[in-house]
Amino acid sequence: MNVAVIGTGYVGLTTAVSLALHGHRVIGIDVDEEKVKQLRKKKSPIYEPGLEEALETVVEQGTLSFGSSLADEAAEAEILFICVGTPESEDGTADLRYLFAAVEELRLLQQHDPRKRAVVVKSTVPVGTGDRVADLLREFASVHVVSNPEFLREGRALRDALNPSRIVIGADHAEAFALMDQLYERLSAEWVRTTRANAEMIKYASNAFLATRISFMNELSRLSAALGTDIEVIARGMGLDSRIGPEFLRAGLGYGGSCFPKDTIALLQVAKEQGVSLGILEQVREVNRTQPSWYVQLMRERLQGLVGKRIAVLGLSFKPDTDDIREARSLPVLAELLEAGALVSAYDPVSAEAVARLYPQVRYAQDVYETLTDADAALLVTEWKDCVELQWDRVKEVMASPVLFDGRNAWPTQIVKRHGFTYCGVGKS
Ligand SMILES: NC(=O)C1=CN([C@@H]2O[C@H](COP(=O)(O)OP(=O)(O)OC[C@H]3O[C@@H](n4cnc5c(N)ncnc54)[C@H](O)[C@@H]3O)[C@@H](O)[C@H]2O)C=CC1
Ligand SMILES: O=C(O)[C@H]1O[C@H](OP(=O)(O)OP(=O)(O)OC[C@H]2O[C@@H](n3ccc(=O)[nH]c3=O)[C@H](O)[C@@H]2O)[C@H](O)[C@@H](O)[C@@H]1O
Repeated sequence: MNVAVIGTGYVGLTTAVSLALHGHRVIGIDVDEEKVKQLRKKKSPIYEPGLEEALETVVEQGTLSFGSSLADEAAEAEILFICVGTPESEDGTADLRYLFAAVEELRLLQQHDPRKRAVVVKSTVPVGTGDRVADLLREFASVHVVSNPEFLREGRALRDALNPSRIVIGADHAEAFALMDQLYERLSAEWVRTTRANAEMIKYASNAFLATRISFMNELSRLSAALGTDIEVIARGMGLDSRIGPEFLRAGLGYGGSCFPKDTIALLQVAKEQGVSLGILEQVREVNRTQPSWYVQLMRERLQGLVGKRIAVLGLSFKPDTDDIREARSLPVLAELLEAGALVSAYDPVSAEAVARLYPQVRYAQDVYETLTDADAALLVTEWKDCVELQWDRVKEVMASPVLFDGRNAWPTQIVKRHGFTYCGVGKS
């Protein structure tokens, strides 16, 4: 099928590459000319293991191309995905200006070149947005509007796009469902065929629930630290219950990224507009907001003050295998440490430059061991492989004092203790 993907960020690019790998002819359209230039040279603007190689393959085989004008370059497309950003606006609601700008371009395209088309909203949008888009395009009887939320995770976005947990399609016409069936015929996953509004709500509810699991465990980790129990063992014991399941029970410094923070606040704002209180979700955000300061306070107590202490921070992106630092927990952690008077060095394999623009006071090192040299304590913020799998003898040798704060409960507790380190995890010691 002929497909256009509007917006080639994380979601748009992986959608485009995965559809091209499945043999569709795809064009990625982006208003960012620089991004388009890079993409045409087969350079991925985002870091993710394996993504650039896949991009190269589909561009070279001619199934994926890029452009900046929908009207001039994507007129052939019968399915047009909207994958533009829907960031948090000042009042917490989802900012839909990019989405409606894209819809306006689609309207103009349809006016100049009327054809049977499906407009598929993949961006995360508040309930009712798909119906608003349908209203805006109502004059074109041959255009279907579909809601098809995306559930991929950064760092493994292409793998998730090729092996989705489920395919959720919201539409109001059999022809629209049939088109999506044809488009995704090579994917094997459970389907949910429903209304646009239900599809939109499934996306927000899923992210809110995952965030809730994390904050629940983080709040419990504070109690676990007070009681001297081990939150990791507790999570394992809980996760073996098939009604609970093992995933998203990892306590740590909280969730970051471009989605949980903005989607939870957007859902709260929607609820507020409806006069409905979502108290649990309010608390989820509050626990996430306070988790870094709770942990830095613990460090302060353990180190008997942070003034003048050399702290080596390992990992800065919001999670491993991505260069994304949006809402990364490293940011409040660095702020708290600097505010407390610590001397901070930091390392991240791909995100140091972006963080350095925000925190120039921090000394950024080229590798983990350089960061750890002369440190009074190390703090793991993001569990990159090269921040977790360390030569412990060497770590002990270079540090001024063998003290480890494991903000992601990812270091091998028994091994580091055997090497003589003082260890403090999140909700475990
Ligand atoms: N990042 C993620 O892991 C996931 C994101 N989502 C949702 O998908 C949507 C997109 O997210 P990201 O890919 O992270 O966003 P992003 O901000 O990385 O990329 C959006 C892209 O759209 C482009 N753009 C904006 N207006 C345009 C227009 N009128 N025409 C063409 N291009 C335009 C921008 O230049 C940018 O390259 C959001 O609603 C997000 O909530 C959903 C699931 C996962
Ligand atoms: O809507 C979105 O954009 C996406 O948001 C998340 O994906 P992502 O933000 O890429 O990353 P996750 O792997 O979910 O991690 C989010 C944050 O939670 C933290 N986390 C995750 C799991 C856990 O057990 N504990 C925990 O603290 C991670 O460190 C990270 O900071 C969801 O997992 C995706 O399904 C969804 O499509």
